Amino acid sequence: MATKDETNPTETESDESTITQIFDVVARAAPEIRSGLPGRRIYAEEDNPSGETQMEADVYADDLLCERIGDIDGVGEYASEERPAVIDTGSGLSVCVDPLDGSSNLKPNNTMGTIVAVYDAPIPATGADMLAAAYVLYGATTTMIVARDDTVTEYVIQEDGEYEAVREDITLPDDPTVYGFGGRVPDWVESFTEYARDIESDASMKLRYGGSMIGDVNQILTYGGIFAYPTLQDSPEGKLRVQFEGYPVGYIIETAGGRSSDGEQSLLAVEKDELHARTPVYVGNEELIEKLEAAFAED
Ligand SMILES: O=P(O)(O)OC[C@H]1O[C@](O)(COP(=O)(O)O)[C@@H](O)[C@@H]1O
Ligand SMILES: [Mg+2]
Ligand SMILES: [Mg+2]
Repeated sequence: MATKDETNPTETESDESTITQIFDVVARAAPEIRSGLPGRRIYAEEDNPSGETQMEADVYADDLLCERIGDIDGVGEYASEERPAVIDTGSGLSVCVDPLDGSSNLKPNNTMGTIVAVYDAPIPATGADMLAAAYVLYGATTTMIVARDDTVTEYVIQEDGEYEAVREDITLPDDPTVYGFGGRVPDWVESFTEYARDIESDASMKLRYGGSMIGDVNQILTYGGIFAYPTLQDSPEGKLRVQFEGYPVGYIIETAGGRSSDGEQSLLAVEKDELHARTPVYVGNEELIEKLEAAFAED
């Protein structure tokens, strides 16, 4: 079972510099993305490649990030969940982006995020090719979580795009206290429903589900627990995309000492040929993921 530690490729000197530039560009773009949201809370004409309605804000964030990240010398490919195909931007590392995660939260002014995964292989890459991952959280403040060099760091991003590290070597708390499960309860498969009932009956656990994966995952990173967008009866692969959501979030939580799973294996071991392939996503404390995989193993 491949996890981050066993398969994480090492960065070269130039990769280090390119990765730093990528996350610098994303941090500095965050205030522009955030300030561009209010006027773009409307549906665009197109659906995204996953067949989901695009918001104007999705397109705006994607165009901005594609241009800025694509302009970085050491970046050779850019792909996003909003684009059908990979964009060739020269030679170097590959970058996959969910420009705006949680778009359905735009109208109710709930949290949203931007997810960035950096690979040293052509896209669609595999979890084993991942060099670093990050997410921006547009919450009460704008923060960025970066996982690279085996450590997780949190930055606060100011309105002018300046940013500073506020928490370093972040690890999931040993005693988990929150859970967030996506999808409609009647659509869950039986083994997940039983698992969920078990978690809900644990007096130390409380529900935290906001409908935006990055907002929900940041709760897990902060308080410990489990986030799931599970396999569903009619959509066994769930809703979230491997390249743009599963791999980066799996990498970040595993770098913070947690575990990730698709129900059977680390998310980083999932292998799909199709750029917009989906996967069930379970991330959180090791003992909660192990319990989940045991529940599915009984099927
Ligand atoms: O609306 P649902 O079914 O609860 O799905 C919520 C999930 O969908 C998402 O919004 C999908 O991400 P996008 O908004 O980037 O498409 C996740 O952020 C979130 O976890
Ligand atoms: Mg998303
Ligand atoms: Mg999105």
